[in-house]
Amino acid sequence: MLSVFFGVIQFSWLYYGSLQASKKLYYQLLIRVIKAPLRFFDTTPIGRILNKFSKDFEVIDIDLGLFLHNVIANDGWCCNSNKQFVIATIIFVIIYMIIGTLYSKASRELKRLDSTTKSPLYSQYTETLNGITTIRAFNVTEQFMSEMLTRLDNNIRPFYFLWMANRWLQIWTNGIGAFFPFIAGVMILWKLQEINASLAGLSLSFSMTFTSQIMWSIRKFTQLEMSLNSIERIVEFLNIQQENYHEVVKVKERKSSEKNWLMNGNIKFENLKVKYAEDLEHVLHNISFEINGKEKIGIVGRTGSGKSTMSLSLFRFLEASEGKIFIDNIDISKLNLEELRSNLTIIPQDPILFSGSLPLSSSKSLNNHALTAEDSNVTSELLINIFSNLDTPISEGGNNLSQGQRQLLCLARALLKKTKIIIMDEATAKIDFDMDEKIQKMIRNEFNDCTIVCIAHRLQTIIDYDKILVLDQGCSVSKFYQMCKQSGDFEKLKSLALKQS
Ligand SMILES: Nc1ncnc2c1ncn2[C@@H]1O[C@H](COP(=O)(O)OP(=O)(O)OP(=O)(O)O)[C@@H](O)[C@H]1O
Repeated sequence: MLSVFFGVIQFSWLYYGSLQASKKLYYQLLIRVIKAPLRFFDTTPIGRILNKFSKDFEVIDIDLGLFLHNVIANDGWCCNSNKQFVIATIIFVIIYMIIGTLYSKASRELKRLDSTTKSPLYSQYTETLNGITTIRAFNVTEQFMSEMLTRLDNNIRPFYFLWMANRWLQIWTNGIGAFFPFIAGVMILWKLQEINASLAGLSLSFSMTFTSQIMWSIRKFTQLEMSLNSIERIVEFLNIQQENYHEVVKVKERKSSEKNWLMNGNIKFENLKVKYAEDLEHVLHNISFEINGKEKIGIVGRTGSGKSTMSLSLFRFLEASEGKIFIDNIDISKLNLEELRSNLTIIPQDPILFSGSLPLSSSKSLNNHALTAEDSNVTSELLINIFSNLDTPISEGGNNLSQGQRQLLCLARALLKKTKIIIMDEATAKIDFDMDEKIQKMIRNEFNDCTIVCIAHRLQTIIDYDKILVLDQGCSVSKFYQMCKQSGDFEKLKSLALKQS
């Protein structure tokens, strides 16, 4: 009864402790990854991140506590039952330690290989799922399947060799271990006069179980070492670079005029230079311009000219390598990131929605207002047919809505959030011309007291805006007139611009 009692306490304590530790580690890792800079996600395959959060934590949650217990329990056994065979035991332990070291070295490396080859497998799997329609459309199913099988093979190979290493250990420990009962037998016969029958029996039976026990000791110790590999892999991730979240200038320390920042929505870029990584070239070169509050500015330029990079810099997803951005005269690099981002709204090029019901706001009455408000006819006209009720299920990534519908939903979200600055990154690119026109009308009515920065491909979208910035290879250029001329719709654009003004 005492054994059961202490056994239960021992396991409860061990598992409680290991789960607490695992929870703490998981939380730390999650925060580190969430706060990692954009570059980290560009350079780290998604499979590697998934692997840490899934397989490595499975090992930590399930195996680590058990293996630790096994090692403690097993090694205890070895220590207290070998009084009669001290010398023989020491010799055998030394031999086993040599074998164990070889085994442990090999299996640790194999386990590491097993973990690292899992990441490409996860990446391939996620990519295949995301691009399943493209894969089928291009009829490259076979190619992807064979790549998947290759990666699967690469992953299973170390696993197979790990089991081979286990067998190797067993052959050696059993082979050498057979000598131990043999020596015990010889010694019993040799000291037949001094040893009584019960002690001889005990010694023989001990010597026979000794081999298997020592083999399990080595295996369990190595298993523990291997599972600590997962901790090592996670700790490695805990050192990733972080976005600068710290508030350099605390709100209460600011000048009183600065406390209520974002009352006007002025934006100023001052000689801004931005690059995606230290070792890459600048993507924006010396950009300087100013937007007054409530102004609507359009940003146009060829593909790859740096338009989206500019919006990323406003949110400080990319930090300026030189120059500054000011919002209402506050240098945004001195703001707390959370404060900065919560005061800006973006309608991104490729909106991602999370699964659940309509993700507009936690307040349903507010949602209803945004979608059906009488004073916002355009909005209701745009959205009511698509989203008949607020419990409309949204599938993972918003896949059950078209890209255009997702952008509309983001617009509705922006309407509710009503921040002073709204950035639209080709927000209406996936929406038809008529709808685009209606949306532009809505933007003018609903966001008339906001500063709007609109990145657009269609000149028509921004033709009536207060200011236009043309980007070319990361520099601002004076080419708008030329672009309008080249578009082939010059007269139409001109009349639209004149109509609005
Ligand atoms: N994550 C990234 N890592 C490194 N370079 C990048 C990254 N994203 C964009 N770039 C580079 O930055 C430059 C500007 O890209 P950006 O996405 O800002 O262009 P864009 O004008 O928004 O293009 P588009 O109209 O196609 O959206 C390009 O030369 C591109 O190669």
